[in-house]
Amino acid sequence: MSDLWSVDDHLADILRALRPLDPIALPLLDADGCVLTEDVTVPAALPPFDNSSMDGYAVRAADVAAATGERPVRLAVVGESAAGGVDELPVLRPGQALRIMTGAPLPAGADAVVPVEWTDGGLGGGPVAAMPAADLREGAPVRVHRPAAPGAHIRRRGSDAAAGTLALAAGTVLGPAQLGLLAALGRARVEVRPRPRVVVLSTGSELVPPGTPLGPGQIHDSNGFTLTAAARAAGAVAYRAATVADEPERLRAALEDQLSRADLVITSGGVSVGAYDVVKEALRGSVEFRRLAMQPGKPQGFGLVGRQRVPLLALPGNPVSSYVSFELFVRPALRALAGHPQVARPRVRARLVCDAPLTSPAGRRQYLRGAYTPPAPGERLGTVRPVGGASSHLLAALARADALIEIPEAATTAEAGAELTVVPLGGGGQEYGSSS
Ligand SMILES: Nc1nc2c(c(=O)[nH]1)N[C@H]1C(S)=C(S)[C@@H](COP(=O)(O)OP(=O)(O)OC[C@H]3O[C@@H](n4cnc5c(N)ncnc54)[C@H](O)[C@@H]3O)O[C@H]1N2
Ligand code: MOO
Repeated sequence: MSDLWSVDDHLADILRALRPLDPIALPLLDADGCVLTEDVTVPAALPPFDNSSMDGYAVRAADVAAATGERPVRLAVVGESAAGGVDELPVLRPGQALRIMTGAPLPAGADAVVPVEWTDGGLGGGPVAAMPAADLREGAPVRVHRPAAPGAHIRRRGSDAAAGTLALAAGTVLGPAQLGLLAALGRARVEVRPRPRVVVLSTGSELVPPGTPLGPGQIHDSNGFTLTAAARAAGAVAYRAATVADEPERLRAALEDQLSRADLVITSGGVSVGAYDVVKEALRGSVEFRRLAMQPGKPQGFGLVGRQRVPLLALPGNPVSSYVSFELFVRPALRALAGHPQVARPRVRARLVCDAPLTSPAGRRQYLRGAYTPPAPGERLGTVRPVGGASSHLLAALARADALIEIPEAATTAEAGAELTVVPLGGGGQEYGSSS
C-alpha cells in the first residue's frame, strides 16, 4: 500500500498550500458567519445614558423610603421622559416625580424608578396595572405604595459596555448576537475575511441537468447540486457551472471562464484511470493526482491553477465518493480560506449497532454512511447504525444518512458493539462568538 497517500497527509498538504483570504470591510449583514479580523473596541458607552428599565416614575429614593400600601407617599408629577424624547428634562427636586418609560433617559436628581404597578398611576385609587393615558392624570400627583432602593430599575450609562474596552476580539465568528452588538456600537461595516467564492464544475459526457429527459446512456448531474449545496453549508458563496463534456479543451475553456470569479474550484469526475479521464488530462502539470488509502474517494487531485493560482480540488465522480471527499478535504479548505480556527467537522465516538459485522478493505480508511444517535442521558457514548452498503453509487442511502462512520486503515471488520469514530454531518457546524 506504499503507493497510497494517507487521508491525513493529503488534507495536511491541501491546508499547507492555502492561506486565508484577505480581509475586507463588509456591511454587517454581509459579514454574518464570517471571521472578524479586527479588534473592535467600544467607541462610546453602551447604553449611552442612564435610563429606566421599567415604565413608571423617576423618583428620589429617599422620598419613597417609607411608602406602604396603607400610607402611600404623594409626589408632584413634573413631566415625562419617553424613549426617543428630545425635550430637555427638568431636574427632579425633593417631593417630585417624573413619568418615565422603559429605555427613556433618567432626569438629573432622580436615583430610582418606581414601576407604575407600585403606584396609583395618578388616578387616586389603588395600584394600577399599566400607565394610564396622559389626559387622565394631567396635573395629578402620584401616590407611591412601595419603596424603591437607590439605583432600582436604572440601567447605568456604560453598564453594558464601557467606552474603550474590547467588545469583540479578532478571530471571533460573527453571528446574530455579535452583529447586534456591532450595530449597537454604531458600526455599519466590519473587517472580516469574506466567504470564499466557489465554482463547482461537474465533468462527464453522460451528464444532463435535472429537468432534461435522459437519452441512452445519460444520467442527471447530481454531484453539481450536492457539492454546491455542501459548499454553501460550509459558508461559501457557491455556484454550479454548466456540466463539461469529457474533452480537455472544453474543460480548460470552462475553467478559463470561471477562474476569475473563484477563490476555489471543485471538479467532479474524470480522475480515475479510464480512457476519458478529462480532469486528469486537462490539468496534469498544475494539479497533482493521487490515490489515497481511503474508500470511497481513492482518486483525488489538488493544485493551484491559472495565473491567480486558484486552489482546485478534483474529486472522484462517484456521487458518494465526491460528497465524502468534500466533507474530508473541501470543507476544511473552505474554512481555512475563511479564516476559521476549527476547520474539520467535530468527531464523536459511538458504539456500532448492526445486524452483521461490517467489512472494510485492508489498509484503507473506510467511510460508511450511518445514522447517529447521541448519548442518552447518563451514557458516555451514542450509537451509530450503518445506512446502505459501501458502494459509492448509493445516493438514496446517502440521503437517509446523517453521519459518516470511520473504519480505520488497520481494521478489516467491525463487530456490533465496537467503539468507532463518527463524523456527524448535520447543521452548518457554525459556532458563533468564540475567537479561540
Ligand atoms: N480500472 C479502474 N477503474 C476505476 C478505479 C480504479 O482504480 N481502476 N477507481 C474507481 C473509483 S474508486 C472511483 S471513485 C471512480 C472515479 O472515477 P472518476 O472520478 O474518473 O469519475 P467518472 O468516471 O467520471 O465517474 C464515475 C461514476 O460517477 C458518475 N458521475 C460522474 N459525475 C457525476 C455527476 N456529476 N453526477 C452524478 N453522477 C456522476 C459517473 O457516471 C460514473 O458512474 O473510478 C472507479 N473506476
Ligand atoms: O475510491 Mo471510489 O471513491 O471507491 O468509489
